[in-house]
Amino acid sequence: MNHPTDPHKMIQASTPAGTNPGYMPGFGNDFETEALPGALPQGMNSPQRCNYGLYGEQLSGTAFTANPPERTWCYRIRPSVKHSHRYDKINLPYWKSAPCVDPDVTSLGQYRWDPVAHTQDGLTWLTGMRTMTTAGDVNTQVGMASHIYLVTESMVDDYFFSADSELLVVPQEGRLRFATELGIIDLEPKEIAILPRGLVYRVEVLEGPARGFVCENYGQKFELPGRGPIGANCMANPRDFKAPIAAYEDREVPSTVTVKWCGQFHTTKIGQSPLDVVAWHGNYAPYKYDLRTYCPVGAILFDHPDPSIFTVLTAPSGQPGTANIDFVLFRERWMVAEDTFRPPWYHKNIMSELMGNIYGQYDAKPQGFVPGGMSLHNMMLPHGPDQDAFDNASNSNLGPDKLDNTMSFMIETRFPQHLTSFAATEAPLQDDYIDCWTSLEKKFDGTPGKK
Ligand SMILES: O=C(O)Cc1cc(O)ccc1O
Ligand SMILES: [Fe+2]
Repeated sequence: MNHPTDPHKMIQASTPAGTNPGYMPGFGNDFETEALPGALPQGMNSPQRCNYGLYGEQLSGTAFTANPPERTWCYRIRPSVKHSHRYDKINLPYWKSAPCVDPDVTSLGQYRWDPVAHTQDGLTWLTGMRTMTTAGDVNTQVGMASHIYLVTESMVDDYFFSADSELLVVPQEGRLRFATELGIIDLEPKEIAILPRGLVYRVEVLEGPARGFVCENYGQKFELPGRGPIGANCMANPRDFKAPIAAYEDREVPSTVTVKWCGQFHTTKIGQSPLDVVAWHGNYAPYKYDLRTYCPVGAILFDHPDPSIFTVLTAPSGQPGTANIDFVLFRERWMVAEDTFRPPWYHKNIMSELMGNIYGQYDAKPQGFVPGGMSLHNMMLPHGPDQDAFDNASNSNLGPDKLDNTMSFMIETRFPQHLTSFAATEAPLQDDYIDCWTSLEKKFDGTPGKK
């Protein structure tokens, strides 16, 4: 069990200027944390009357009988059910959910985008979400969506939760604060955060403008990949995942809660901040992870392994080894393989591959795939190094070589991904992307020998 460093510190969170009480280490631990001394019942979950007059409330992130079950007990100033009970449908036209197949949009192809530019409009976490691709079906809880967020304005007395999905957030620019029911997560580039399904939060801009990527997972939660023969260490280590220490606010001001539910958005009014959880315990919580702590394992003699060795988190689909989503990290590392074509090989993959560049240069695409940019190599569609990368990798002297200043990621899903009309027509799609392979020439001339 994990304890905060100072479990009895009183915390009134959170204002943009407020302090973040910090984090507890561990992946999927059974955490316990309280912002007021004695707020957490000991030895039981449902005392007849809770300390401080708090209400006990359970947030279940898996079915009750799942093995292992994931749930968190919250001790809060008011139960969540105390809201106006009237939900009004609202329109967030750029946030799409699967199935979203536009007959006028083609998704069969190799696509690449420049960074989506910020606009003059003030955009929040909700109005600034731009869906690029969708896969599967939100109603049957399979598949995912990918988004770019462009955020310039904090949510003020406005809160959000997604009943549809957990959100994996990958910042590329700016700093955000996720003030959640279970505590505060501050996030900047080179870090990622996971916001579980059902968790209420508000997103504040600590440093703007903020841009980044979101993978919305409709299916089973992200978990650490099986390490197999790699053993107990390296890749993403459990202690580097951080869950927030309890933080609450007792603020009676007219507020709104927006809910994403089966692909639609609804808003309800409440008279107070819903971030009123004074203490909690359990294993269903948001967390962050510093990508710089990812310890890559790779080829140390020859050949190029499958990119699955770089999996940070995987969301199972129910079919073993075939993920609903794999989150894969290509970061700084040494390349040492002898007599080897070192960049990714040319290939076709049943899984569809969406990539984002956080910073630097990606080895298979030295030009054109820029920080903030994205690419999609859809199900079974061939791709691989561009002409420059091929030439360099085939002719360079193969000493130890550090791939430095580079961080890109891949969202790989077993489902084909469909472009939204925003991705196809409004976002800066590079029309000439496929030309990066046009000049690859025939080298075969029937005579043996390496060419
Ligand atoms: O296509 C890509 O660039 C991603 C990728 C990287 C790699 O090292 C091996 C396979 C693969 O799909
Ligand atoms: Fe690939």
